[in-house]
Amino acid sequence: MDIIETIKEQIAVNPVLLYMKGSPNAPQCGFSARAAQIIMSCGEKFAYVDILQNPEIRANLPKYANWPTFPQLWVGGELVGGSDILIELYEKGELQELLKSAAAKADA
Ligand SMILES: N[C@@H](CCC(=O)N[C@@H](CS)C(=O)NCC(=O)O)C(=O)O
Repeated sequence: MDIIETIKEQIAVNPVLLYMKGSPNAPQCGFSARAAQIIMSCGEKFAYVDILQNPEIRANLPKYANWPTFPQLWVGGELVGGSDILIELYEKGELQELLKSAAAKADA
């Protein structure tokens, strides 16, 4: 499958999806570590893709997303942002709400 099609499918199939370096329990970059930590602290299920294991995704997702770096959090098919943005949203209580409503939609 074409890599852009793979990315589109991952984003469509997973209501909450984090593209990161490493895994939530073994992150390989400080930005990814912070993003995964903050999402885990919201207590909802999420999927992740380790871009270090997927060099084609690493090379192509930034263009597709129009977002140059990792981590990238996608919710409901839309890009939310990287770790700076997640921290901001979390501090305002908005990330918790976003993830809660994504989980509720996924269960409906
Ligand atoms: N402001 C961004 C910074 C993230 C960042 O600088 N990521 C770098 C280092 S992990 C990156 O993705 N570089 C491109 C690459 O490694 O492919 C955030 O908060 O997420």
